Amino acid sequence: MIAPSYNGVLSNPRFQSFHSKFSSSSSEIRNLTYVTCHSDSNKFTSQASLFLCPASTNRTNVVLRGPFCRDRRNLIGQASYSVGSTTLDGVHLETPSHVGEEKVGVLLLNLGGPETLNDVQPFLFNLFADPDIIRLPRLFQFLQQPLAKLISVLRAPKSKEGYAAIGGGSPLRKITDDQALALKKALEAKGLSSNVYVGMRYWYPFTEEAVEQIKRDGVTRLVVLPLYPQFSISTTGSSIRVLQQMFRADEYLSSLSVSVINSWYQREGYIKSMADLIQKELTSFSEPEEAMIFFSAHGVPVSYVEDAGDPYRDQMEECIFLIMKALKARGVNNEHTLAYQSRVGPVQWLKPYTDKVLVELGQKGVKSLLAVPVSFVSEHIETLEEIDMEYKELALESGIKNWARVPALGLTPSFITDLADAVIEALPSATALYAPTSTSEDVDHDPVTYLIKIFFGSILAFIFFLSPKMITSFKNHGF
Ligand SMILES: C=CC1=C(C)c2cc3[nH]c(cc4nc(cc5[nH]c(cc1n2)c(C)c5CCC(=O)O)C(CCC(=O)O)=C4C)c(C)c3C=C
Ligand SMILES: [Fe+2]
Repeated sequence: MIAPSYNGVLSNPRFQSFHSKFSSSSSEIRNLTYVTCHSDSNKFTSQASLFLCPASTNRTNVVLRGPFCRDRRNLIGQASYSVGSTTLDGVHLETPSHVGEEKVGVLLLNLGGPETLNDVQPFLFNLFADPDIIRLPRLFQFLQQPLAKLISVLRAPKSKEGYAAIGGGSPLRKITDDQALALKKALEAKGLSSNVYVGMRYWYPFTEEAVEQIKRDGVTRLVVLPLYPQFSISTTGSSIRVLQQMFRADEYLSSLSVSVINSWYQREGYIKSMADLIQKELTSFSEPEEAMIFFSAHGVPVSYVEDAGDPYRDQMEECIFLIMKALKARGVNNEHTLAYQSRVGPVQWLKPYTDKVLVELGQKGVKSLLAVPVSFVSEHIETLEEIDMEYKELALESGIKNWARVPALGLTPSFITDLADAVIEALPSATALYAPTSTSEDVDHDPVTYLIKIFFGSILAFIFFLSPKMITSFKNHGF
């Protein structure tokens, strides 16, 4: 992997401020407004980053990757919300000066996953074709697609084994749809009618489809809620970049009022829900206080954090600190540790690695271990296969006798209620989403240039990436 340099949105909750590193011109930056939104009810609350629309919006063609047009709906329910000067749970909803009726939309962003084994390779292609996943220097960006093709083909057999082991596909779509429905109901219970949409980054229903539906429905206020508690360039950052591109290119979208919740790991409701699940699962051990709480987070390449300024590791550490603090307040004083899983490719990822730590803990004589997936709120391949099968086997082989795993939050009522609160808190300050013009995904519209680049790119890719070390790495870790 080549070190990324991130041009996108970052937020740092420690300083309660919003940072940006847009590669846009100074005039665009002058038109940009950032606001951080905090609720009074919680010292550490979700952050809503707000983008102000420039007076004139650049019009470019939106390039959609992959087959986006399958007829699979991503809309959960339909409703409209009439805004007067309304107070919901103490939150004041401003009345826009120009409309009597608002249509509120909530867009849930997620990664997506292959629904069948045949979907695995094209899903992997979409993932590796993302410039926020494989970040190439500008000169080499024409290699992105051939490289994605190569890596996805090499990685597919290993991935397919994993998906086959969990029933032949990812459960992510079903779970996310269920979460969307539950969130819609929770919002209704709080007096807010809304449409809740699901937009996946790499598989159906794609974010682009969800946005098209939002347009068709005439949504006037949109809250964007990534289902990743912590912000990473590779997850929330990538999805927001796609949204920025779409919003920049569309007159309707560029004037839509939008709040983006960048991260929400610090919300009281989320922390409490995680602490509840951990406390409950500890009771499955015969000696609960002996069990080590083993937080396993999805990793990212070190270069994201150290070179590109990804706040992911800081947010993860703070998140673990807050969960442990909540547990201690309840008298749960178990030891804990944090490690990073799901390494892909030959570069260094965040350490310590989950597999290495498990072996070390076994050697040190730890006998009971409670695994806690912490970077994701749904069951998926990395909980069901990697943790429940691979890591469990490794732990038992390493001498750990008692193993349990905390389920992902899924539809946990306190969690869904908290997401609803986060949406309501983010709503009043919505304004139009603005995107910079220059992004890493600029494409060639001239087919001849494109074909020449693909041709030479493929040759270069073969030379650079088909060394024996790379091939082994692709097969074991992806790229
Ligand atoms: C916070 C969560 C995630 C981060 C950060 C993340 C970064 C990241 N992932 C890859 C490569 C792969 N991820 C894959 C699946 C996958 N990733 C996440 C979450 C995060 N990824 C989820 C929830 C899933 C599973 C979806 C599902 O189908 O259930 C895969 C495919 C599976 C496999 O082959 O292992 C790959 C590959 C990179 C390179 C990366 C950061 C740069
Ligand atoms: Fe991943």
